[in-house]
Amino acid sequence: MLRRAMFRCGQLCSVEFDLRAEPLYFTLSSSPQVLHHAHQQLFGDCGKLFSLHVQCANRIEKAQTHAEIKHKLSSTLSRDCDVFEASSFIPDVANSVVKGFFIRDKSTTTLSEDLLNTLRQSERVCVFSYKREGQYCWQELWSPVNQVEGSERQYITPAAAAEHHPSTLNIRNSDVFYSMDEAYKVLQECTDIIPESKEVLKLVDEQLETSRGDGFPVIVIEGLDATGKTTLTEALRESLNATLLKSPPQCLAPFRQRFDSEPPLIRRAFYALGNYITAAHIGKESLRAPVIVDRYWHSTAAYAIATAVGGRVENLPRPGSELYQWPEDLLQPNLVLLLTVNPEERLRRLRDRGQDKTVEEAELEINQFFRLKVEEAYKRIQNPACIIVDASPSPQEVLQQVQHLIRNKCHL
Ligand SMILES: Nc1ncnc2c1ncn2[C@@H]1O[C@H](COP(=O)(O)OP(=O)(O)O)[C@@H](O)[C@H]1O
Ligand SMILES: Nc1ccn([C@H]2C[C@H](O)[C@@H](COP(=O)(O)OP(=O)(O)O)O2)c(=O)n1
Repeated sequence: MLRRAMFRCGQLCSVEFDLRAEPLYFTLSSSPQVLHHAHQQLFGDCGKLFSLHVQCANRIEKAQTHAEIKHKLSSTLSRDCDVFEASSFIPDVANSVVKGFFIRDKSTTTLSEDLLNTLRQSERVCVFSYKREGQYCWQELWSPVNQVEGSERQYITPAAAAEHHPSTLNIRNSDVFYSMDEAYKVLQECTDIIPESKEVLKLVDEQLETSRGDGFPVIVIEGLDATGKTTLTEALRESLNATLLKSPPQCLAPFRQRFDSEPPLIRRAFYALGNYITAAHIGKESLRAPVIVDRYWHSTAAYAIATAVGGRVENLPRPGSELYQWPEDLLQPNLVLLLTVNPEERLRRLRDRGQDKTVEEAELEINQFFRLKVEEAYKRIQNPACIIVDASPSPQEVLQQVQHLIRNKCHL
């Protein structure tokens, strides 16, 4: 029964309805509880209030349903409807999060109810409505005709903020992958709906075992778009007579746009496998020359964590969290340099370069919360941690600065 799966005892629900503020937390009880003033904002007299939560057993179907509903809600509901991200979860219990949405409909139409009814009938979604009497508010399973039989009132009970933001509970092997096998399994589960998955897995299978013998140094250059990675890596290739590699590797270029359009679970598994293919190339190339890599695991983990964690930088997993630990089965570089420039200079360089931006890069520009989270996540990744390089000076000066660092750290 959907309901029982929804709210187990001790489960909290969090609603992100103000990026600048903490999410709103509440739990449910069978006895009336007075609404906290902060809850008035969401549960106050503001038209029809619903929540819907994705309930699919299969994780691929769950990820695609969530993405499909998010698109439907944003493209179908009127401007009188506010849609907020919601999560029901058990505090500090990994993988306990059930993602959903809160819809506050101030319109006079039945559009939101028609849409919710269609979703409800798909059996992949659980829909609740909210009623209010004075200081009390309760939730009930919703149906357009009448209340669902046996649906007792569950009163909204204000709860204190969870110690760890709910979005950090599901990151392991859903947003960030800590072994090749875990990422490989996700794409195996997609082969019937995304045929390209087979070709990507074939390319992974073809990679020789990653041997990291006593080869030449491996140096990774990281940073946001337009910080100067391409310019610097090409200059280092020449000055060090090195091999230049990228992640994702060139062999995955034909599939990238396809996987960029998939939900995070699938998209991040794709980029994780790209790192393992690049690792095999590094293992081979480093036997004969120094290797320079343009993006690698730091990018994959930092963008995935920053995307998964809602709201402000403070919601990121704490420094030292195991979520920042390098995967044990992924080849480690000798040195990781994080290029940083101030936002204005980066935007100037982006404009001067004139290339199309990826959706995520566009997000970096409009959503400073996202950019700050990417930058902070980069810095928290350990084993190896990155060394921060001020990439504001001229290309020549940045190159000299980096060559000095490489000489000191890698004796090159
Ligand atoms: N140190 C620098 N100073 C000024 N402009 C730079 C510098 N490094 C790169 N650029 C310019 O900035 C733009 C983005 O550089 P690029 O190397 O493509 O960055 P990324 O690979 O990080 O996206 C390009 O037009 C490049 O010529
Ligand atoms: N190893 C990598 C490389 C890129 N990504 C993701 C992270 C961002 O969404 C994009 C950035 O890649 P993109 O090629 O656009 O970046 P640059 O143009 O090289 O600066 O790809 C990743 O997850 N893992």
